[in-house]
This record gives sequence, C-alpha cells and structure tokens, in this order.
Amino acid sequence: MKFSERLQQKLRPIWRQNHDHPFVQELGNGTLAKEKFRFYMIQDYLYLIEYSKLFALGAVKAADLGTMGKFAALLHATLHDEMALHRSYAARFGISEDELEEAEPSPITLAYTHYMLHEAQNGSLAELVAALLPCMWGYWEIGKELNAIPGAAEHELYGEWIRMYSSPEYGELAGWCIDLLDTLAAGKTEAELAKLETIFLNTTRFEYMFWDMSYHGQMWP
Ligand SMILES: Cc1ncc(CO)c(N)n1
Repeated sequence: MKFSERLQQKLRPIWRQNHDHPFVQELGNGTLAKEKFRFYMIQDYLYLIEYSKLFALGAVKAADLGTMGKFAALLHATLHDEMALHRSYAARFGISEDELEEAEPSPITLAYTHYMLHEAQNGSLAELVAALLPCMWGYWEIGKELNAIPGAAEHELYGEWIRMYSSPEYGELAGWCIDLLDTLAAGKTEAELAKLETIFLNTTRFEYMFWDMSYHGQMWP
C-alpha cells in the first residue's frame, strides 16, 4: 500500500470532520455569513505568506533539479495565482493589499504556520512534504466536494473560491505533492513513517482549527 493510501485510510474520520465543519458546509450551500468569510480571507492571506515559504524550503532541500523546479513552480503559483484570489476578494470587501499584508495574525494562524515551518526547517524533505500536504490535498478534496453541489461554483461570492480549489491545475499540484511523499516514504523505517504520520495528522487537525477559528472570528482572548 502506498504511504498516502495508509494516511487516507487512517485519517478518513478526521478528514470527514473537516468537510463537515459548518464553515465548509455553509461555503458550499452559499449561506456562510460574509463577515466570517472576510475574516477567513484575511487570515488565509497571512497564512499563505508563511505557507509559501515551505515551497522555498522545499527547493532548498530538493535532491534534484526536477523537484527543485517543481517547488519553484508551487511557490510561484501560490504567490501569483492562489493569492490573487484573496487579493480579488479583498478588493470586493474594500480592503487594500497593504492592509491585507499588515493585518494581525490570529493565534491559530500563528500556531499553524509556525508548526509547519518548524517541521520544514528542522526535518528532511519528507517531513516538509508531510507538513504541507494536508493543506493542499484537503483543499482539493473540499473543492471537488463543494463543486459537486449544484449551483455552488456559480455563487456570486463563494463561486470563485470553489472554482479555484476544484480546478484541474490545483489538483495537478496536489497530486504531485502526494506522489512526492510516496516516493520519499519508500524505504523508510516504521519509526520514520510514524513521525511523518504524526506531522500529517497535526496539520490535518490544524486545518479543522483554521475553519473553526474563522467561523468564530477568534483572535487573542
Ligand atoms: C488554511 C489553509 N489550508 C490550505 C490552503 C490551501 O493552500 C489554504 N489556502 N489555507
């Protein structure tokens, strides 16, 4: 069994909880309150600034030029395609790009991004990929699921989000990261695989907390 299949089987119930979170459900049926989405969009922009650094670190840790180039492409796609979505939403909410960049990160945004960067900086390339994968893979799964809801992709506010994360281009990038993790996991000891599994589980849990933090507009107490 591929390592990604093992992760998928083991973590299915937790993934389901992510999909079932009211933020995700309401995003899909179009009932999500605008201010919740606005809060999410700002925090997600701050999140992506840090997240994109994982791709830069991936290029540093890559063992061959092909992998290095792919991480450079992922870095570019995040900064210029994915974050363009956020800049476009920000414009609709009347938020400038400077305001977006200078917003205060919430405790969960800080904890999540710092956790990933810690694993990426201190671990091997496999640990880096285990840290970043639940974000990409999870959004691709959520994007596809929401896109299957009739009319969801045409929603005047949330349609753009759903179209981005269900797009074949996004799926192709997520698929490449899944394959890379499987390649890197091949031949590792059970103890090493367990470490990767823990990192993957923790970032999967952080994904849930990110939805929850956004739904409740949670900043410092
Ligand atoms: C919190 C979060 N996870 C994953 C993605 C997908 O890149 C994102 N934009 N934000």
